[in-house]
Amino acid sequence: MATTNLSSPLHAPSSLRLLSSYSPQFAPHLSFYSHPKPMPLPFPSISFKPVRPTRPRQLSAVVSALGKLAETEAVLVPPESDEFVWKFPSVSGVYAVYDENNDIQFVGISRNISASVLSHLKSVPELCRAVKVGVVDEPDRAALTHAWKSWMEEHIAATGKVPPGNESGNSTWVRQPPKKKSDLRLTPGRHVQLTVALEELVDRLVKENRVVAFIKGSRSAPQCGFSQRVVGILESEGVDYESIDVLDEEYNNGLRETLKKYSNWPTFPQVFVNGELVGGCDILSSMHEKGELAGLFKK
Ligand SMILES: N[C@@H](CCC(=O)N[C@@H](CS)C(=O)NCC(=O)O)C(=O)O
Ligand code: FES
Repeated sequence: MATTNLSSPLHAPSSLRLLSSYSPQFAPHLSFYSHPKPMPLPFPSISFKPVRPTRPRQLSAVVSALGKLAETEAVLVPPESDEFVWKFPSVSGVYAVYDENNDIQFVGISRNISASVLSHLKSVPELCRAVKVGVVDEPDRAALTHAWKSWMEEHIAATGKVPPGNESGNSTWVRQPPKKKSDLRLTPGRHVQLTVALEELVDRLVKENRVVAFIKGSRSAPQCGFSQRVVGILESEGVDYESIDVLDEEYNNGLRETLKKYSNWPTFPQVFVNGELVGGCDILSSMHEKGELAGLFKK
């Protein structure tokens, strides 16, 4: 009889090996290989209340405490999202989304399942026909992860497959944070002898880029509250802007003093639009509060 060495992922049964290709966004630290059978759940905070399997039925508040995936009732997702929120309370736990063919597409965890399902409904309505929900009481991260893992294991044990939405690299169901732009640099570095005056480089920079914010620190980690405020305003206005760190002595050496002379403005941050200085923190804040920035950035 063939034996299976469960101590190594390489020798794990194929159904368990499949877990290595799921998208572990919620449980990256967990090893699945030492537990070939669904594990007993050691978390007292997870309550079990198995629900009889039934055919998906029209939505009503069918929210069960976490039980087995197969025994949890599927709830049809109506197109009317308001109705969905109204009937489906905002609960924390694990949820599984099924498509038209009753094939499972994604298993997720959420602290607000109705909000998560609504966002899936918006982004991939064609894949969202029914949802199963298992509530986790006292939903700390470990309990949620454990609930998710138990449904994943059960599904894999039954079908030998990872839900397509949980395969690694599938970004359909999990919103990726937008990538932040990197800061501009005025020069290639201190060691390079410049053949153009720094002032000339500043002039080109603000004329070649529509919106430029000269700040202290980087856009992802401003080093001063004034710069942080301006970055926050630009981000909240959804502006596509360039940033440049006046404290960066390696790539922007001399910029701090040169810019003060160039703009005739003694402090930072400084925001330029179409080559013209608009102002610093106070001016930007006031324009933001009066709703004057949207028009300016559109020009
Ligand atoms: N009222 C100013 C506040 C900014 C400010 O006072 N900046 C100071 C401290 S970060 C500054 O840049 N000083 C000149 C320097 O550090 O070179 C504004 O509206 O931007
Ligand atoms: S660096 Fe101190 S107030 Fe800006």
